[in-house]
Amino acid sequence: MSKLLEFNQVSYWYKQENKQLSILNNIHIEFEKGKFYTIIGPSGSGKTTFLSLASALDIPKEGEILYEGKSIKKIGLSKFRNKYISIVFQSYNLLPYMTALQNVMTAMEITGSTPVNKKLFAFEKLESVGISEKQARQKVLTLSGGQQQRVAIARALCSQADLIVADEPTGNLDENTADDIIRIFQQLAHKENKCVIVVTHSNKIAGVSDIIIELSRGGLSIVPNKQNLQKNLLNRS
Ligand SMILES: Nc1ncnc2c1ncn2[C@@H]1O[C@H](COP(=O)(O)OP(=O)(O)OP(=O)(O)O)[C@@H](O)[C@H]1O
Repeated sequence: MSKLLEFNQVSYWYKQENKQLSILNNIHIEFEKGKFYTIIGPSGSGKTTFLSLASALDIPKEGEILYEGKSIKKIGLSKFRNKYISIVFQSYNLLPYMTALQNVMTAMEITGSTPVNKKLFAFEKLESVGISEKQARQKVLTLSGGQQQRVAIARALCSQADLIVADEPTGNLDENTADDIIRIFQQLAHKENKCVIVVTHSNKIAGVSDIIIELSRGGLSIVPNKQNLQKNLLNRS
């Protein structure tokens, strides 16, 4: 399988007073389409920083990030954000006084998504994440947290980007709603061949992902996924 996104010998640090706080230390990792990745690690280990680099909200201090083999700096950071990546924030970042449908359609304008029937396309994306036509016509303000997160995912899907990143997308949700949201991410990877990268504190979410990446002390390691290991062993026997 070909790599979609690659961190090539990337280092990142923050300046705090006169000191340098090293967050990522010369890391290398590749992400492919069709896979669901989770990023785990203790608080302060750099998960959000990693995601801001992956989504071109910030740039590495050293090394480079490549998309389909091309430096995202060369692609252009804002072009990369608008066309090649969809970001789902924990805080949803929706426009509260607009309807769910208007939120999705506004994002389509911004990302230049041009299906023949924009409204129908937006309804389809909302329906695919479990938002009914009636809910789509409601102001976002009147929807529950779980419904708002679904709208945020639908909005991310309208750009048709292959790469979807999410920072703690289930942080504010109850367990059942969180399970639904995670199922949506799994389907996006496995049925729609997207590359999905999710930062999480939840072992449960990490347990259902294809690849778990742990950040710790500036380094990165792939954690063996016990559930997947068991699945593989069962398939072999
Ligand atoms: N703009 C900034 N300036 C200086 N230091 C920062 C800045 N942003 C983050 N940091 C520090 O960098 C470290 C990594 O932060 P980051 O938010 O990436 O960690 P995280 O793993 O996502 O944490 P959490 O799980 O608590 O959300 C932390 O020690 C944080 O205090």
